Amino acid sequence: MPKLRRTILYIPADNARALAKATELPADAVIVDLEDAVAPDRKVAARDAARQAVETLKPVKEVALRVNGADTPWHAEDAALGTSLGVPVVLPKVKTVEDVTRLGAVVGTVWPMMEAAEGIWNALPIARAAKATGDVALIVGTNDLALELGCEPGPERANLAFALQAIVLAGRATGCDVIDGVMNDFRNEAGLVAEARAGRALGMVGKTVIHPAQIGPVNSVFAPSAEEVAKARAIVEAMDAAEREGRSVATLDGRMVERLHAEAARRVLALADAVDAS
Ligand SMILES: CC(C)(COP(=O)(O)OP(=O)(O)OC[C@H]1O[C@@H](n2cnc3c(N)ncnc32)[C@H](O)[C@@H]1OP(=O)(O)O)[C@@H](O)C(=O)NCCC(=O)NCCSC(=O)C[C@H](O)C(=O)O
Ligand SMILES: [Mg+2]
Repeated sequence: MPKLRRTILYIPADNARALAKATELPADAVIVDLEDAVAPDRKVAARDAARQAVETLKPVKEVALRVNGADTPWHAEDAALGTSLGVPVVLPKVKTVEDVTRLGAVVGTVWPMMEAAEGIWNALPIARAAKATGDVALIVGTNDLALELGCEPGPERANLAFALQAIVLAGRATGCDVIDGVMNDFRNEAGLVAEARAGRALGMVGKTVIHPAQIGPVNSVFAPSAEEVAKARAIVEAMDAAEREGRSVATLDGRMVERLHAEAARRVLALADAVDAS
C-alpha cells in the first residue's frame, strides 16, 4: 500500500500546546520545526521539546525534524539530534548535491527543502542524491522561493509554475514524493482547496500545512474521489477483459484504454485503499 503523505503538518518545536495536539490530528505526517518557526533565542531550548515530540509521535505517524540551515550556528547540534532520533531530517534551502550528501552522511535520510533558486536548477541531481538516503519527500518552500525570486505569488502561482514543475519532474524521475508548499492565509479554505488542487494536477502527492484547520480540506483533495475510484475500477475491468481475449487495447466510453492506463488506475485504487485504511 502506498505511504500517505497528503498532509504534512509543520509544528514549531517550541509550541507545547500545538505539539500536544499532534497525535490526535489527522495529518498523515508531521514536521517538527527547529528552523523558521522558532526564534533565535529559543533554538537551543527547543531541541529538548523537539526530542520529546518526535519520540511521542514516531510510533503514531511519520515524523521528520526540520533543522536549521547548514550556515547557521545551530545546524550541527540539530543534525546530531536528528541522527539520534533516527527520523528523516528536513534540510532548508538546499542548493547543491553536496548539501544533501554532507548531511546524509551524518543523519541518514534527508528531505531537501526545494526553495532556493539554485536548488531548483539542480532539482534532478538533488532529488537523486536525496533518494539515495532513503524514502524521501521533496518539500516545496514557496515562501522562501518567492522571497529569493523577488516575486509575489498570486492565487494561480503562475510566477512559480516553472519551478514547481521542475521539482515535480525531478521527484517523479527519481521516485521521491513531492509535497507542495504552505498556504499562509490559513483561514481561506476556498483558496487552500484551489491551491491544493493545482498542486495535485501538477503531480504533487500532498501539501505541507501550518494549521489544524487546513488538514481536512487538503486530505480530501489528495484522496481519490468516489468518481475517480469508480472510473479506475472500470478501466482495470476493461483492460482485464481485453487481455483475457488476447487484446492489449480496450475501449471504455468511447476512449482507448491501454496497459499504462490500467497501471495508473491501479495506483488510484491502491491510494484509495490506503486512505480507507488510515
Ligand atoms: C499560524 C499560527 C501561528 C496560528 O496560530 P494560532 O493563532 O494559535 O491559531 P489558532 O488559535 O487558530 O489555533 C487553534 C488551535 O490549534 C492549535 N494549532 C495551531 N497551529 C498548530 C499546528 N501547526 N499544529 C498543531 N496545532 C496547532 C493551537 O495550539 C490551538 O490549540 P489550543 O491552544 O489548544 O486552542 C500557528 O498555526 C502556527 O504556528 N503554525 C505553524 C507555523 C510554522 O510552523 N511555520 C514554519 C513552517 S512554514 C515554512 O517555513 C514554509 C517554507 O519554509 C517556505 O519557505 O515556504
Ligand atoms: Mg522556507
